[in-house]
Amino acid sequence: MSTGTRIQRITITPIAFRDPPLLNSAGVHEPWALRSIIEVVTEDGVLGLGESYGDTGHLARMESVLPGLIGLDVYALNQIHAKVAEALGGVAGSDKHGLTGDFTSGGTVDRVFSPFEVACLDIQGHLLGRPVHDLLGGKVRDSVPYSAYLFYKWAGHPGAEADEWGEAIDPAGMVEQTRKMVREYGFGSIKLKGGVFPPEQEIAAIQALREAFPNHPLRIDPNCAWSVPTSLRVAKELDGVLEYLEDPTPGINGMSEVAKQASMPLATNMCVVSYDQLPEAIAKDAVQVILSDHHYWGGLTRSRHLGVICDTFGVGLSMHSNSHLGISLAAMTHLAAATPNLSYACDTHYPWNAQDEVIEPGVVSFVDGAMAVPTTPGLGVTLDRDQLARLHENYRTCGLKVRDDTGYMQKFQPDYERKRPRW
Ligand SMILES: O=C([O-])C(=O)C[C@H](O)[C@@H](O)C(=O)[O-]
Ligand SMILES: [Mg+2]
Repeated sequence: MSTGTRIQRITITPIAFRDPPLLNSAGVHEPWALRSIIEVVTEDGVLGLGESYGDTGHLARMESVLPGLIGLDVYALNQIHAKVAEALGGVAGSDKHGLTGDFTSGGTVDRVFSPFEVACLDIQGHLLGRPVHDLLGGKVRDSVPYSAYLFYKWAGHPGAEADEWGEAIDPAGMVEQTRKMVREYGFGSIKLKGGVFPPEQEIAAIQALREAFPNHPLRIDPNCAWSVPTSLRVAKELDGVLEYLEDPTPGINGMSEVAKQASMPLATNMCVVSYDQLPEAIAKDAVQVILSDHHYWGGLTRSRHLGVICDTFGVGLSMHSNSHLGISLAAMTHLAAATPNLSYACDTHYPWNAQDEVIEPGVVSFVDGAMAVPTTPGLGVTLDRDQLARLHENYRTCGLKVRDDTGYMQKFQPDYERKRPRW
C-alpha cells in the first residue's frame, strides 16, 4: 500500500454564517449558525473536505480524536472509526436544542467520525478519479430531489431590518413563503417546520398549503411539541393530506402509540438517531420512515448501511437537514444518489443559508427542485478560501459558541419555556 495515502494533517475550522429568525419548538434561530469545515490532507498532499457541527462540545470532541487519526490510511475507514471510538472512550455528547434527539455513546462516535469519513471518501475519489457516489455502490439517479423547507419566521432579527423572506406567522404568510421558494428553486415537495403555534393554526397552514399547492406532497414536523392525544387529533384532521407526519410526539413509546392509529406514516429524526435505537423502534413499529443524516449516522458508508437495514425491515427512508453549506449538500447528494430506497425528496435548509456559501460556485444548483449529482472526482467541490477566512472571522467575532434557540427566544420573551410536548 502506498504510504502517500496516509493522513498527514487535519484542520478543523469553525465558521459562522448568517441565519434568519426561523422558529421551531425549541425557540428561534440566532443570527448566526455555527458549523465547521474539516480538511484532511494526505502525505502526498491530496486534500479531502468535510463539514460538520460547530458547537464547542462537538468541536472539542472532534479535536480530541485527531492525534489517533494521523498516520492512518484514508482507505482504512473501519480503523478510523475504531480510533474515534477509542479516543472518545464511551462518552455520550449532547447539545442544547435537542432537535436531533438524545445522543447515545455510539451515536456520538458516529457524529464525530462522519466528517473525517466524508473527507477520506473525497480523497479516495480524487485518487481514483471517481465521484464519491461510485464509492458508495454507484448512482441510481442523476439528480436528487429536495423539498421546500418552510419555517414560521419573524420578518427579521429584532433590531435588524427585515430579510428577503419577510414574516411568516400565519397560513397566508406561509403560502407566500412557499411561493417564493418554489419559484426560486422549483421544489416539488413541501415540509412545514411546526411545533411553534397551537396545532389548530398549524393544521390551518397545512390546509392552506394543500389548497395553494394541490399536487405537492406535504409534511409537517413539530419536533415533539404534541402529546399522544394531540398528535392523534392532528393526524385525524390531516388524514389524506400528508405524505408523512414527522416526530409529532417524544420517544419511541409515544410514537408507537400514535402510529397504531394514525393513517399516515410517522417519520423521525428524533427518537431514532443511532443504530442502537433501531431494534426497539422496529419491534414496536414506532416509525415508518427514518430520516437519515450522514452527519449523525456515521458518514456516507454507514448511512448506506442504514438504507439496507430500512429496506430489510420495510421502513421508509428520507433525509434530514440542519443549517448547512455546500460541502454537506454535495455529500448528501452523493449519498442520496447511491441509495436506491431513498424514495422521498430530501430535506435541505440550503435556501436559508445559500448566501454565505463556502465552496466555489458551479456545483450547487437546483433545477425543478433537484440537484444534479456531481460527476467529477471526489465530492466535486472546491473550497473558497477567502470565504472560509471570512466565515471563520464571523465565528471569532459573533459571540456565539453554542446553538441556543431557547436562550435567544428568552431574550425577547423572558417567560418562554421549552416544552416537549407543549400541547
Ligand atoms: O427535521 C428536523 O427536526 C430538523 O431539521 C431539526 C432542525 O434543527 C430544525 O428544526 C431547525 O434548524 O430549526
Ligand atoms: Mg425533524
